[in-house]
Amino acid sequence: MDTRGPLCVGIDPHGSLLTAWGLGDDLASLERFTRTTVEALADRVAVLKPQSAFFERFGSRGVAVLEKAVEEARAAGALVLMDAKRGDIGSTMEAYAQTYLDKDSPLFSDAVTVSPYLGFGSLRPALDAAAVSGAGVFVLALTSNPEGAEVQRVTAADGRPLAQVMLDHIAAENRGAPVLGSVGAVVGATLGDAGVDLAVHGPLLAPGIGAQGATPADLPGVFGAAVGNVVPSVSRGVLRHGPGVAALREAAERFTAEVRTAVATAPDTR
Ligand SMILES: O=c1ccn([C@@H]2O[C@H](COP(=O)(O)O)[C@@H](O)[C@H]2O)c(=O)[nH]1
Repeated sequence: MDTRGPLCVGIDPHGSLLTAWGLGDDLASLERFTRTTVEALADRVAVLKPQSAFFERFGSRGVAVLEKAVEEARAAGALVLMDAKRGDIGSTMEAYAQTYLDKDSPLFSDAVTVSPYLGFGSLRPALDAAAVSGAGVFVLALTSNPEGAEVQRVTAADGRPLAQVMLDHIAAENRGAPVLGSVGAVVGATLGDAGVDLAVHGPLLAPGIGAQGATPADLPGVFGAAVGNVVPSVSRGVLRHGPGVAALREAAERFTAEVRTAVATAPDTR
């Protein structure tokens, strides 16, 4: 992030985007879309975030495209954050951890998104595997979709909003880490004011910029004093500029510049 800027660009091959790029909704088009996006951005943005669902819908061949994208993006110097949002009982989390966080796996990624809403403790295998591999985990706290609030804002038995319970767990995982810890939180850029304590001492992934309506200028309002730890994430807002490599790069550069301005002029970080 220091050298490339903070932006995370999502690789979300929606059927509608494949069509907009003049491609079909088929495996060859998925491969072309993904290869173009990696070629355009992996040597310049800090993080690429493939959305696993859009690859899984093509079955094992789609997953093979995803594996290649992970390998090529990492080889070009981007961190790969696998947006898989896995969450299950601990014994099954163990298998997910092997899939995304074991260095010998073809899907090994620098980090993976996980859901703590089966209980934060159920994530332990992923947290442990990430620590062993020098990788990271991004835990859903307050998601960018409006429906998330009915679960995430619920008051827990001790009076804290459920999302705050998760954020406090994340902070505990990161305690003592130099600079920032490797357990991040997902907090939507769409929230207006997060209304929770975001001092988790880890990176804060902020999806929702672009197609979901948030802009870089919204980040200081949502994240306050924590805005310097934000990894803003855009998928369709960049991808819609394809299939041209130059246009994809320009779109990513524009978002990066807007984020830098928003962070530099944020009242709490000046
Ligand atoms: O709270 C969340 C967590 C993850 N996402 C994912 O990010 C991208 C957003 O895509 P856009 O095209 O920029 O809207 C997508 O893969 C989501 O699954 C999120 O939006 N919100």
